[in-house]
Amino acid sequence: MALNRCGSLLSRLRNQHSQKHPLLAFYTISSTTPPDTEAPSRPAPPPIHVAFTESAGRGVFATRRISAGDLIHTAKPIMAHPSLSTINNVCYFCLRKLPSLKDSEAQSIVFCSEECKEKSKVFYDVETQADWLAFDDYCRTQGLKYPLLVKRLACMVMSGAVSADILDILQPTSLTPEMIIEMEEGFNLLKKAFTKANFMDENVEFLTKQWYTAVLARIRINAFRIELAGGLYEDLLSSAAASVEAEAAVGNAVYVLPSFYNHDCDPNTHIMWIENADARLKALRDIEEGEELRICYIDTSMSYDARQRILSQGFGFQCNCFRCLSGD
Ligand SMILES: C[S@@+](CC[C@H](N)C(=O)[O-])C[C@H]1O[C@@H](n2cnc3c(N)ncnc32)[C@H](O)[C@@H]1O
Repeated sequence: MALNRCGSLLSRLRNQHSQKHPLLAFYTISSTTPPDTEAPSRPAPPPIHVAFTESAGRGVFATRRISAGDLIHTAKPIMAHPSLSTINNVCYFCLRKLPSLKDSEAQSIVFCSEECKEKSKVFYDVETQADWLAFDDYCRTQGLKYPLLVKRLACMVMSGAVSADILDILQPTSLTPEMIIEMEEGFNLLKKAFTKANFMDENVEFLTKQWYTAVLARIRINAFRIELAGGLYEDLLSSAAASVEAEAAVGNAVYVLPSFYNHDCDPNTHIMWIENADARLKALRDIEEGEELRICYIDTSMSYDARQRILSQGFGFQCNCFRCLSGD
C-alpha cells in the first residue's frame, strides 16, 4: 500500500487548489497548527488521511485506532439539491424536512431558517433571474436528478462563490459517446436558461458542453442519495405510509472528503444523515491505525451477482473487497 504517496499527492493538490477545496483546507489546518494553550480550543482533526490504495485508486485511512460507534468526522456538502418529489417539503438549502405547508404555500421554494436563506444566496440570487421551467420539466419527465446538481453548481459558479473546477479533484466515471449524446439536451436547456436571462458573456464562459459532461461524470459516481435518519415527529408517526407513498430520499448531494471513501460489501464505516444534508461518518466496528475505512454504496444484502451488476453499471467497477474476492 503506497501510504507514503499521500504526502506528495496532498502537497501537489495543495499547491494547485489551496484556496478552493475544503478537504485541502482541512489538511493545512491539521498538519501545520502548533499546539497553543492560550488559543480557544479547536476541534481535534479527524483521525484519517487520504492515500493511494493498492487497487481502488485513492482511499481514506485511519491515522489512529478508532472504536466502534465513534463519530469519525462530519462533512458539509459542496452542493445539495432536493428531489423533485420533495422540493416543496424540504429546505431548499440544507434538505431538512419541513412541516406540511398550507395549500397556498405548497408550491413555493422553502427554507428552514434565515441562516439557510442567507447561505442559499450563493446560488439562489442567480437562479431566480432565469426561467427554469423547460430544464426542470426535462429532469422531471426523464426522471433525472443529477442535472439539478449541475444547475445548482453552475449558479454557484456564476455568483462567484466557487470556481468552475471545484469538482476536478473527484474521480470521474468514463462516459461512452452515447452517454455524452444523451447529456446534450440537458446542457442545451441549461445554457438556454442563462442566455435568455441575459447574463454577461464572461459570466457564462465556463458553461461549455465539455464542462457540463465533466461535471456530470463526477457527480454520477460521487453524489450521495440522502435519506434522513431523524426527522419530524409527524414523519415518525406516518413513516410506514410515507415509505410506500413517497421516495425516501430527500435529495442528493456532493461532498469532497466522503467522496474518497471506497466501497466494501462488508464496510467498517457508515455514512448517515440525521436532520439535514450534513453527513456523519461513523465507525461500524473497531478500526486499527493504518486500516482503510470503507463505506457501502449499495444494499449489501443482495447476492454476489446482483452486487457486481449494480456496482459495474452504476459505478463502473468490479468490487475487489474481501467479501467479493471470497465469492460470498
Ligand atoms: C467515490 S470514488 C472513491 C474514491 C476513488 N478511489 C478516488 O480515487 O477518488 C469511487 C471509485 O473508487 C473505486 N472503488 C471504490 N470502491 C472500490 C472497490 N470495492 N473495488 C474496486 N474499486 C473501487 C472505483 O474506481 C469507483 O468508481
